[in-house]
Amino acid sequence: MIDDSVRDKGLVLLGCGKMGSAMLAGWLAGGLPATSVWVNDPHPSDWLLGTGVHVNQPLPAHPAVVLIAVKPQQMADALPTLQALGNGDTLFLSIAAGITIGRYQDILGAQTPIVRAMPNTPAAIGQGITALIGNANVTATQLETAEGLLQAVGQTVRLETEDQIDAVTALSGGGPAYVFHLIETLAAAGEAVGLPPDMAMTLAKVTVAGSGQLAIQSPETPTQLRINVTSPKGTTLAALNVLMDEESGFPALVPKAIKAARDRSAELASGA
Ligand SMILES: NC(=O)C1=CN([C@@H]2O[C@H](COP(=O)(O)OP(=O)(O)OC[C@H]3O[C@@H](n4cnc5c(N)ncnc54)[C@H](O)[C@@H]3O)[C@@H](O)[C@H]2O)C=CC1
Ligand SMILES: O=C(O)[C@@H]1CCC=N1
Repeated sequence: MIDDSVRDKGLVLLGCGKMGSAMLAGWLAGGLPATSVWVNDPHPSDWLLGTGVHVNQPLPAHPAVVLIAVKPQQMADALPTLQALGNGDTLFLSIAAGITIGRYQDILGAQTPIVRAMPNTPAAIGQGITALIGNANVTATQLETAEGLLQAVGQTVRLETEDQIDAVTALSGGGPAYVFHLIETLAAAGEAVGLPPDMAMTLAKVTVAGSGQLAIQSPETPTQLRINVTSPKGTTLAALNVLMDEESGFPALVPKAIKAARDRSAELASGA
């Protein structure tokens, strides 16, 4: 639930592109008044204009939360503009990949309460998942405020150490892109074996969505659910023999992809 302090004192979004918009759309749909929101973005999206949120207007003196949703490469220009809010009661909630709490403290001040989080775009429909961790300046109430905002757009998990966030970024932060690519690839493959494009795309989308829901709702493990589909000597087995190949299938590809994303997240922390 979104904390009253956010409604009363305000929420500032530093950057409101794809991810900021996904989260803000969820918050507004969940009942956060548009008048409690200030967006600071040199290129605000058109959809913001009809919502009633404050766009590029003077900010409240002591907002409850600042969501940092600019790209890592934009941070050096964007963040210093909010330096005056550092070392105070305003909670900074960052969703930027690869920017460490230490780096925020360097710019905003060592006493600044900072929560570092990694959401994903299904937040736009309340189906996101976000991992989070705060620094020592974050009070229990502020952590609940951050969690309330993030739970308004999906589930949350609390991290034990900050460096776990690189792995989260690789798995669930970018995960929707991998799944969308799977949908694209399935649809194209369906076309290649004779289906009309629209039908292939509908079959691919609904299969991925339904399988995801079944994995969440069923008491059976994903492994058992896979086995349930795979008849001995059947058609699925013929496909899985390709996809589960240790050298060229998912077991070889997916860990390589996740490691590449994890390493890139760690690299961003060094400013690359
Ligand atoms: N897109 C995604 O699926 C996810 C993105 N993230 C993180 O969210 C952050 C934003 O990513 P996206 O929304 O994808 O990027 P984006 O490029 O769509 O949005 C960035 C926004 O920041 C604005 N901006 C640029 N310079 C600014 C400045 N000086 N002051 C204020 N605003 C400024 C841009 O105009 C743009 O609207 C990144 O740090 C990324 O790592 C985290 C999880 C998932
Ligand atoms: O691609 C990126 O760097 C961001 C972080 C996770 C998803 N998008």
